[in-house]
Amino acid sequence: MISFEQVAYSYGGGELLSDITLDLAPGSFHFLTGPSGAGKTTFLKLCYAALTPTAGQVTLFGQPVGDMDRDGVAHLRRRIGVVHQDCQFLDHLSVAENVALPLIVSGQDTPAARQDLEELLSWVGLARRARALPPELSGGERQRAALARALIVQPDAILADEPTGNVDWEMSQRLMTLLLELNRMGRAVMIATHDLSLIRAAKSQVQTRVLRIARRRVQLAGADL
Ligand SMILES: Nc1ncnc2c1ncn2[C@@H]1O[C@H](COP(=O)(O)OP(=O)(O)OP(=O)(O)O)[C@@H](O)[C@H]1O
Repeated sequence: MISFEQVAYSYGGGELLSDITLDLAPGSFHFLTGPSGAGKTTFLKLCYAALTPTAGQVTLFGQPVGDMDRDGVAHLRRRIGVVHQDCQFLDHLSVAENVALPLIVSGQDTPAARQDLEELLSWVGLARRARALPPELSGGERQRAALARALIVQPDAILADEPTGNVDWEMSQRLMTLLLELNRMGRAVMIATHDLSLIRAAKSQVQTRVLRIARRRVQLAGADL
């Protein structure tokens, strides 16, 4: 579904990521870990074609990103939901309007999709906060709204960048429960996190691969986690 072949990336200085070859299968569950600044966010951006590799090839859903024009890339990116680290919202729009934005942008704003929006807000526990403005939300509510916004276009894969970064343990478990449930429904999930306790807790519930960025490479972490 997302394949890397000898991928490297540099922001202009030395190489940040080198020689990455891996395959993220449909329905798989991955964690991505590594020290701050190792390149986790950069790796995720390569996964959803927000960045183009400086060497090698990324293939999304069987199509090499390098061979596609901007429209083609934009079309494929809709199949990947992203929960960004800073989960930015438009503060003058309500939670429901923010979550619905990807529908409007992608021309999928139909009555059926609006019905899905209500169900989705209930599923993430935000039905009662639908009319709130983003600045009124708690950290955990923001993260769940960001997850709902990533899911509204029904992507095949979810990439979440430190989704539990600003929330307490109970809320991080609640978010993990949602991500595990998504995975059980068939979505591929990848979570970038520093939080090894989160990974250990999830490992008892799902078959997961843990990727670790070390010395510019993305490697499969051992059983020591
Ligand atoms: N747009 C950019 N231009 C230049 N350098 C960048 C850019 N974005 C990130 N970097 C640098 O690339 C390195 C990796 O950043 P990245 O955000 O991918 O790491 P990370 O592992 O996600 O870090 P953290 O865990 O702190 O979020 C850092 O040194 C960062 O300063």
